Amino acid sequence: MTSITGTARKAASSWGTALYHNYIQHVSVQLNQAPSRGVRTRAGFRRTPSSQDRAPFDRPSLCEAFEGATQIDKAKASIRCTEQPTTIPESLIGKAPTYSSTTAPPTRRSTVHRGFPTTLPDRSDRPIRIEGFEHSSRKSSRPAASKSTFTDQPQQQERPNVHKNNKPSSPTPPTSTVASTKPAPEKFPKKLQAFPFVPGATTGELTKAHKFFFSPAEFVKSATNLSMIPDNTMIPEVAFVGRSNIGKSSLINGLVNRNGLVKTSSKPGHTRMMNFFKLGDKLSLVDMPGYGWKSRDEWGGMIISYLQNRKNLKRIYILVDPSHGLKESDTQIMKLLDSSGLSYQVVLTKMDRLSKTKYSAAKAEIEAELVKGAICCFPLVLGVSSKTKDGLDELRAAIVKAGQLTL
Ligand SMILES: Nc1nc2c(ncn2[C@@H]2O[C@H](COP(=O)(O)OP(=O)(O)OP(=O)(O)O)[C@@H](O)[C@H]2O)c(=O)[nH]1
Ligand SMILES: [Mg+2]
Repeated sequence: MTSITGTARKAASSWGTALYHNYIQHVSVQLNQAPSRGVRTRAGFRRTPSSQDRAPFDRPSLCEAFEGATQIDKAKASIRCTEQPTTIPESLIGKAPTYSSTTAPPTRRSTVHRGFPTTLPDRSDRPIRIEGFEHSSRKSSRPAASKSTFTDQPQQQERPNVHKNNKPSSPTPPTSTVASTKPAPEKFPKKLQAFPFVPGATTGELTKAHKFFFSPAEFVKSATNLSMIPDNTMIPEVAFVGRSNIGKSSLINGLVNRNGLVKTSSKPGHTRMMNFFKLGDKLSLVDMPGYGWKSRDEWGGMIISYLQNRKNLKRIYILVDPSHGLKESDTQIMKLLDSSGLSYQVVLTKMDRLSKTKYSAAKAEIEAELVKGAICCFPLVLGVSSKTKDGLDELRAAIVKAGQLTL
């Protein structure tokens, strides 16, 4: 059902291994619809197995994942992750591609398109809707091979939600469940060319967020395994992930204006535990060990489990160095978050190291990469410098919105 390719094996030098295996497990769970038996009992995880405990993916989610999603679905999904009602501007959507007999259009599925909420959903009571998981009748219509590889193919083909049968499928819908909703070929699918425009924070929001982040910040706990994760699920939480040495710990220090709160180092792999911090009893911030160089496999399993199960996790910030661009480990975690229906936002760190022109070019390149495949990516890439404090207020305001904090 699944196959490991060279690139995925190469990524096995870090906690990327765990990312990869988790991805495979995810695909297997979806295909088999197998219920998971063990349920974590602490740190906000459910205590007793129930119908909601079938898999990490069958749980409340910020961003619904789409099996067989098309570019237009991705546009809608991105919009769903915004806090404000938004429509897709026509300018973002290109003309419908023409299909030859060997490149059939992706199949559109019947139920996933209905009722896109345009405000951030409350993940406390809404089950994730992964098509084929909740409705066993659709399982048979999804070919297993279409989602089973995790390779170094072009990014769009790697995505678990993208149609990638080896054999071209028929342009006509394969099952009766989709027949009634199949759009006219000349109108659909359209190509998403850019993220939908999301307005940045207003001056008032920036000021409020700035003040809020001057609230007393304190270290709560370090966790080396899931049972040690603090049980403070009543307050919203945001987590910072990224490659080692990308600036995660420095960013938390910068955000809360406390230079020594989190230990930083110029040596990669410095943070070795999940560190939880609290800001004014209203927000929880989590600093993660980095992935990539000098990281360890065992961290990955714990972190992925945490990301997929933490109830109060409102958004994951993926830190990327603009001078290096998106690395394979970054796209791996994005795939995992996409397939788990978790909302994330990309933050470019160490802006001060690039000239404005180079930074803009690097940002545009990263945005273009994200447009190709991201589903649950909040459509606003932010840039920060913990050194010069540039961009910190924008990120603070984004966190306030993501956490739905009332200030
Ligand atoms: N110039 C510049 N350097 C930065 C910035 N942010 C972090 N650094 C430096 O980058 C190095 C790594 O920073 P950390 O915050 O420890 O990085 P990390 O992502 O937590 O690293 P790990 O814990 O190893 O995963 C340190 O030497 C920081 O001083 C920034 O905005 N600008
Ligand atoms: Mg660190």
